[in-house]
Amino acid sequence: MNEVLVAADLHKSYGDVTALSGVSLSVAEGEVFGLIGPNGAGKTTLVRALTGTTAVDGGTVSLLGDDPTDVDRQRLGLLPQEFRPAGRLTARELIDYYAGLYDDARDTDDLLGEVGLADAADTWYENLSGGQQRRACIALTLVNDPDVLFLDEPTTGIDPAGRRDLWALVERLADGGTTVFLTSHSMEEVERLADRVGLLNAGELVTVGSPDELVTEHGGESRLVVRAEDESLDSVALPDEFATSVHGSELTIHGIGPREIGPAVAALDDAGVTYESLVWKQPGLEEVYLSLTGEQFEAARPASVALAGGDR
Ligand SMILES: Nc1ncnc2c1ncn2[C@@H]1O[C@H](COP(=O)(O)OP(=O)(O)OP(=O)(O)O)[C@@H](O)[C@H]1O
Repeated sequence: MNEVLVAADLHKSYGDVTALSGVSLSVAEGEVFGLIGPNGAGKTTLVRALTGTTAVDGGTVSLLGDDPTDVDRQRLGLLPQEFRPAGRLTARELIDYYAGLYDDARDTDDLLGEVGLADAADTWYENLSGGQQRRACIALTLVNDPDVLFLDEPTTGIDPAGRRDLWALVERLADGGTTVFLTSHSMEEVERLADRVGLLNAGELVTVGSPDELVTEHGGESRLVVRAEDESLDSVALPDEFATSVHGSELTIHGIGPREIGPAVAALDDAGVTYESLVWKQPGLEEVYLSLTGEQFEAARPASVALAGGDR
């Protein structure tokens, strides 16, 4: 495998704050690498270290075979988390301006179309909505058709439909051979886009693997959650093959794969359980994140499959 990016034992502190503590990773040509982790974990610092926009205290980075500060800028795209281009240029003027900085630049109208800004091309940047501004910034990072693209929280502020458009754009770029290093707080985004995911916590890369590998290793079990209408579930007896637990009006059947949903529902029927909802929950990256960071999300992950209500 051709490694485009290799980082070894990176250390970086800001005064007393340790932002990176011995981070090593590699990214192969054409790979999409997703970096997740809590606020303050060190993700932006890592992106800056990998792109040569901050000096590290220790460790080495090789980007396209060079020290990142020596890499031909024509080959790199970087979307920083905070990026404020000139407010009184239109989206088109901004792209034209950035295009002028490179020997070889992409067509402005093509870029405007790709990021969904064709209709707002002649609006001043400062008058674009937050999501449109982010789209314009993404267009600016693509202007030189980079071989390696760093995207630090690219879809923050972009509406759901726009996010999906941008995911499709990243997928097209990756299919075309662009290597992508992406940070995100959206587990859905990373699960969809990344070939491999790294979880950074308190400056340390806690785990790296494909989304499937991480979910298998750290995601826990799939389960069927049954919400009863009003009855007490404590006395419900299901066959021994089903491991259950009860909390109030909620009964959880543990370790249920998709093929076992039918038999489990039949067993509930046989036991005479009247339920208002059945939800099958499959572990995903969110569960991996929660189990490895010890954090809690405010709202539970939407159900993988919401099954029929149980008014019978
Ligand atoms: N320029 C700086 N000066 C001082 N401290 C900094 C600086 N940049 C980052 N830090 C600190 O380093 C730590 C890591 O910050 P960083 O921005 O890399 O985290 P992050 O994972 O990108 O966070 P977020 O998800 O909130 O964007 C934090 O404690 C932050 O306060």
